[in-house]
Amino acid sequence: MSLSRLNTFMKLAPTATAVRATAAQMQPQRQLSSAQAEPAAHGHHFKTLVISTPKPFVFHVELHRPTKLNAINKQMWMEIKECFEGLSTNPDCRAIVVSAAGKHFTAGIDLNDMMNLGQQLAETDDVARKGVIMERLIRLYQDSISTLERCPKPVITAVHKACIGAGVDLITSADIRYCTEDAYFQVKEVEIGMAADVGTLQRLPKAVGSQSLARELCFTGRRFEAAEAHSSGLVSRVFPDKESLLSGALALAENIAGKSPIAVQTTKESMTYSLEHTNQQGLDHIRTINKLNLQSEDFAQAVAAQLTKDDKPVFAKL
Ligand SMILES: CC/C=C\C=C\CC(=O)SCCNC(=O)CCNC(=O)[C@H](O)C(C)(C)COP(=O)(O)OP(=O)(O)OC[C@H]1O[C@@H](n2cnc3c(N)ncnc32)[C@H](O)[C@@H]1OP(=O)(O)O
Repeated sequence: MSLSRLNTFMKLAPTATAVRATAAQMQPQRQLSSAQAEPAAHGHHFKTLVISTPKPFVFHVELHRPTKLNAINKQMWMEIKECFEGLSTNPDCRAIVVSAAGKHFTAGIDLNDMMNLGQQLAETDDVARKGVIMERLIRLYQDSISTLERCPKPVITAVHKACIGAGVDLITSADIRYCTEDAYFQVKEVEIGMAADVGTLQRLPKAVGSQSLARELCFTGRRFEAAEAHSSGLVSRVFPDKESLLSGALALAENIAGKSPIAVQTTKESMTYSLEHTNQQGLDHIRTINKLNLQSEDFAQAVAAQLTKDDKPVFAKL
């Protein structure tokens, strides 16, 4: 792809255009030189994700292996990481919706990949070398899931039907979870003989606000339905069907994308930091950031907009 075509793509970004995006397409326009754009011509396309920009400053990331129920194979683990790292610094992105194509949100980790891993491990007899292979793999998968939490932009997950195993890891790393009435969730790791190791055990108890419920779900691997997910706080809204779910998630993303990106991204940073720290540490953290941020153009502009009842202030890209 030439630089001019790439620029055209970037200009289209805040409009309703749906494309399979390359990693290079997701870089900020102002950071692209022709040398950097070059990989876009020859670089790979995501094979397991479809990226679109349905609203201004809103990116939609769709898990896309529908014939395998969006089971997360090695390629998808890597592409999730690459995608969210790209969106983290993309100034045209202020909020992200994650949904999935086909019958279910995701059937969890790709079990065929797991079988192949067994074969790969069997190639060496040395336990330390087997351990290194596993260490690298688990770290990659943990990093992939954690890119949603680390991404400064709010991430909204929109779940329909099954959200199993690694799917629960993924959604609990997001900021906001919506689902359909027919959605169900399952921390199924225990059923396949393992302790969940890429985030659910750390994040689910905080998401549902109950160690008792989280432990029950993780020890038993039982299904829990949308109604229970809602009453426990795992999801904050339930929609009748996938269409209304997606439109609700996109409307929320659009609302967030209209606010000051400095305010929104600092809010995410502070709330995520405060999950792991005392109230006083959280207050110290936000004071340090806001002594700069309260001098920003966004603050002056937003305060002026409140005074003049202008409900659509336009904020510079971040
Ligand atoms: C380092 C480790 C990091 C993370 C670990 C995470 C652990 C987990 O994720 S544990 C959870 C593992 N997942 C499962 O156990 C779910 C297995 N699938 C199912 O139980 C069912 O498919 C279903 C989700 C209940 C849906 O059933 P149904 O609607 O009847 O569809 P199927 O006919 O079963 O499936 C269609 C098609 O998809 C393939 N498939 C389904 N799940 C997986 C999977 N997890 N991995 C790979 N492939 C999967 C299934 O084989 C079918 O493929 P065909 O080619 O059409 O046969």
